Amino acid sequence: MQLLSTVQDMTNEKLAVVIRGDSAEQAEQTGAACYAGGVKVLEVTFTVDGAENVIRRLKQRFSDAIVGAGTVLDAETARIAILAGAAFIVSPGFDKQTALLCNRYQVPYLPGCMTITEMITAMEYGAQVVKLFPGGTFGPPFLSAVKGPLPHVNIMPSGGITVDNTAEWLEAGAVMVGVGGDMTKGAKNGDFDAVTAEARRFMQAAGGVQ
Ligand SMILES: O=C(O)C(=O)C[C@H](O)[C@H](O)COP(=O)(O)O
Repeated sequence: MQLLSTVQDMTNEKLAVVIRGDSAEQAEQTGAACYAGGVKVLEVTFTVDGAENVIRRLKQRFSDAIVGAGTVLDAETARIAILAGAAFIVSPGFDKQTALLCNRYQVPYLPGCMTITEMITAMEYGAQVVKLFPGGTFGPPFLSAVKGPLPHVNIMPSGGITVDNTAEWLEAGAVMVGVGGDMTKGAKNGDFDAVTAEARRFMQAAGGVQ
């Protein structure tokens, strides 16, 4: 039940951080700073050169973290991520070949979806959680409205999530949120303590919602 238990562990955490960075080293430091602030779900994006090594390193350093891959555009990249130990795969759009590959290895695939049809197709291809991307463009009322006809769809909004709207998204029915820049912006100036402080604020915002 590896796939289902990973999904359960992720949604229990309510929040994933989306890690970008100018280098593998910066991405690793960003992930470590978020972990220090209480974030357990770490999504290392494949816009980072050497992302697979960052996944390996973060897994070695933080054995109770759930480390996965983001910005995975194709099955080839998904396989590289899975071989590096990625616990989950996230993409900005929905790709059928990636879905099939992830199912083959029983690794959860969270594809980006913007329409009801994409969400239904993603579910038909086995997605337990779909990513509403870019979430901020749609907003929490869109998510609530989708859950009218599709009460069984599990949605993780990502893109434009802030510490101030995190609780609102969860109250609207999001199973978890994906957070990038608003948590990690300090990393650009090397201020990883600021990243840890933001991570703490986010986890408080997410933890306040049952
Ligand atoms: O490419 C993927 O797989 C992603 O997960 C994209 C992320 O959702 C955003 O990059 C996060 O966006 P911000 O929180 O606005 O910085």
